[in-house]
Amino acid sequence: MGALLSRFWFMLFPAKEYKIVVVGLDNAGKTTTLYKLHLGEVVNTSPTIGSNVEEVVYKNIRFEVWDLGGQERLRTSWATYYRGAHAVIAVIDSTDRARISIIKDELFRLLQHADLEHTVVLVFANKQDLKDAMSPAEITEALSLHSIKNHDWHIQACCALTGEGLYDGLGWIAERVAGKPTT
Ligand SMILES: Nc1nc2c(ncn2[C@@H]2O[C@H](COP(=O)(O)OP(=O)(O)OP(=O)(O)O)[C@@H](O)[C@H]2O)c(=O)[nH]1
Repeated sequence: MGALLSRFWFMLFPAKEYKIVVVGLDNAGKTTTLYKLHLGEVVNTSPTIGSNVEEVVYKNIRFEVWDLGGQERLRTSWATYYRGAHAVIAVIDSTDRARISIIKDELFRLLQHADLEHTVVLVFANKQDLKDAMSPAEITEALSLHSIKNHDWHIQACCALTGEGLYDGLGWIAERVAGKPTT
């Protein structure tokens, strides 16, 4: 399609995009997850300063996926990305038992944010390839997911390195946001 025609087409039929914000502690695997979904490849990552954003298309649905830096000093700025979000993905390093209570606190704090009132929440229990990984059931318990009252939530085991589980999780989101107004 020529550039002019393509611009005209998108003016007539703007692409629907659903916004996802990806949160989690540093080293959880957020950037690896984003690029595995976006490119189908594992990229060499370095700690995210600020954010990365990419488009992910799945089952004809376009997602604008924001990967937010997880270091402690960066978490205070997560809220600046929430507006217009349809879904939150919390990526958990399933081997990081020592810090599970920290991400639990962050998760419950963000669920109270007014901009996330109508979002669904997907928890990726990442790094399931590692033998000391907590199971999704253990993570559900450690994060008290059953006490989430006002958000539809789901936990999905995954391995961002191989991609296993990532599209199952995205499919869960797709089923819940499809048909909702985009921004
Ligand atoms: N074994 C294993 N390693 C993983 C997996 N996913 C990510 N990693 C590794 O975990 C490390 C951190 O991954 P990142 O994607 O950079 O983590 P992040 O959550 O974006 O970290 P910040 O940018 O600091 O917030 C990298 O060495 C990844 O290769 C996984 O499923 N299994």
